[in-house]
Amino acid sequence: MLRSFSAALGSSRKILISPSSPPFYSSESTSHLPKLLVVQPRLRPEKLLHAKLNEALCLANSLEDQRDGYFPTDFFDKPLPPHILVQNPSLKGHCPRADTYFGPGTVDNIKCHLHAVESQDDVDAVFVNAILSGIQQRNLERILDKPVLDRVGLIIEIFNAHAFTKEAKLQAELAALSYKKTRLVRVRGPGGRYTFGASGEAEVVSARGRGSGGQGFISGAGETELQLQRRRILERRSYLLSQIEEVRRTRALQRASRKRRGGSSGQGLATVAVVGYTNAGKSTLVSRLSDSDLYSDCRLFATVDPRVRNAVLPSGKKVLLSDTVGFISDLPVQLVEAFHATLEEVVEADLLVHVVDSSAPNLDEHRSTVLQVLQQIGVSAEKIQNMIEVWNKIDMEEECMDGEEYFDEEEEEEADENSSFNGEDDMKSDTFTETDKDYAGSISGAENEAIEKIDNHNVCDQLLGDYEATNEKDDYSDGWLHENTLVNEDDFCSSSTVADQQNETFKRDNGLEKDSSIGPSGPHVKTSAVTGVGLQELLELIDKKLSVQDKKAAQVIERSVFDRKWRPSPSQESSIAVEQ
Ligand SMILES: Nc1nc2c(ncn2[C@@H]2O[C@H](COP(=O)(O)OP(=O)(O)OP(=O)(O)O)[C@@H](O)[C@H]2O)c(=O)[nH]1
Ligand SMILES: [Mg+2]
Repeated sequence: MLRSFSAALGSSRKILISPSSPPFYSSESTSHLPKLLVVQPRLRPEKLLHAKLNEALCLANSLEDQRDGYFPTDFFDKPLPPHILVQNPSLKGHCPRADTYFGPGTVDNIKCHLHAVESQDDVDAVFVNAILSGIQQRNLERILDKPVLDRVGLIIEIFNAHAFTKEAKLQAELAALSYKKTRLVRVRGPGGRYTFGASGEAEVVSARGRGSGGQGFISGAGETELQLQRRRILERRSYLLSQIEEVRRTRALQRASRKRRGGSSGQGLATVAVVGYTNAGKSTLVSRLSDSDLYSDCRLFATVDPRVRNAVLPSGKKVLLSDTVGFISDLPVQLVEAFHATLEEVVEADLLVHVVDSSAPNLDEHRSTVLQVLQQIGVSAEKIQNMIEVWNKIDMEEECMDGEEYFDEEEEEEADENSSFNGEDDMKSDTFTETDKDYAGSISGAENEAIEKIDNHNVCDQLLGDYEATNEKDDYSDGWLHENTLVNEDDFCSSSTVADQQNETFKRDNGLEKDSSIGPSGPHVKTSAVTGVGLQELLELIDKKLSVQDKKAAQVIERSVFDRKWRPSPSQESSIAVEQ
């Protein structure tokens, strides 16, 4: 069942977190696919903005429930989701507002755009392609009167929707739970009371007493709603963890048995894990190499349930190819932790093949994201060094290079200088910072201020016109937007995004700064999983790498036997000394 995040946990199947938040989409209750309004903060250069917007649109259209491991609709049949480019609040010297992330002017723009889009069709939720705090998300939900998903939330939702096996479902739910745990925020309700939920449901006190250690309500003052929700999350979490531990054990046994099940020479089967950014073509490549039929799709995170397939190398040696979940920039930490059991396949593999989509405009970012995640999950530097880098979709590369328009550096600098940011009203009112308890007050203040400031009808009419015009131009052709579909405004923003900053902070905190010495600098082989170009070359390379590894392993064993010098036992030693 596909469900909104708050709703996922609020449904009867799951623990109760926010009972008042209705699901914005549920395949059980409605036949229509979720419609999201995509809010993309501006980025520089334009090429990066273009790539990020494309990814955001693909993410929004990827949120669909699978049925028996397949998706009932064709990805390319889906209309382009409505979208709006907005000012990026993480300008140099500024930081996003603690209460609403965006300034009041931008929030109003989003609200008007939402109304304009809704005049044509219903919108189920707003997707902000940035990382929001719980308070920012909740406040935006209240202002926009719609569920709001941030990047992390949507990715976790997609994992939940696409999970098919019990293992993937457990892990996806655990990730959702960890994410939700950090979102349990209290906001001041209309009557000034601290409450939960978008609609400000009243705080309740459960019968379970705090002071009584869970013995009933005789001695305790009872549990606040926050404590109640936390307890429920923790209970469910420990259940999921115990189930996942079972999965890990089973996986470890399966791996061991695969290793034992030798080829004709009696050695175990080597495992080659195919890793890469989501949509790079991993499943298509594994299918072609193993002559099997794994599900592949333009939808992001089409593979959430890993699969292993047999392939025969040119030397006649059999190997196991492991198709895994794809990575993405700002991959939620919760997902990495929850999918530990699945990702262990990558850590334990004998060889890694890194598939890169050579047609992606931000290929370097994709590469470094994958390298970071590999380090994060504990793949050894030696294994990363030995990894084969495959540039896939080579058939599309030429096409992309023809249409590519590089942003002139001089032009870019000029734009930077001129980017004095036309949203001054935003920044003026952004100067105050507040503590959590004052957020609700600031929201209503900002709202009132905005209502006085702008004539909503005029802006809405204008936006409606813009939206219709933009929609006519939009075209999904090959999954990437055409350059001219971007709504061009003059207010260019800083090149550093919050996501980038958070990524940097995360890397710094976890000692994951990019190490240029790690990983190859270019492709080892270029392939097209669709036309079959380069596949034989790839198989030969895998063969060569594995046989070199085998030789090295044999040498290590030999040397360790040879190095084991004879030493006299203590009794012999003493007798030798006596003889001397
Ligand atoms: N033109 C072209 N398309 C390709 C190639 N390889 C894969 N594709 C297409 O790219 C899309 C994504 O392919 P997948 O194999 O599902 O990609 P993936 O890396 O497994 O994606 P996730 O499972 O979502 O991480 C599909 O529509 C494929 O048909 C290629 O070499 N050339
Ligand atoms: Mg796949």
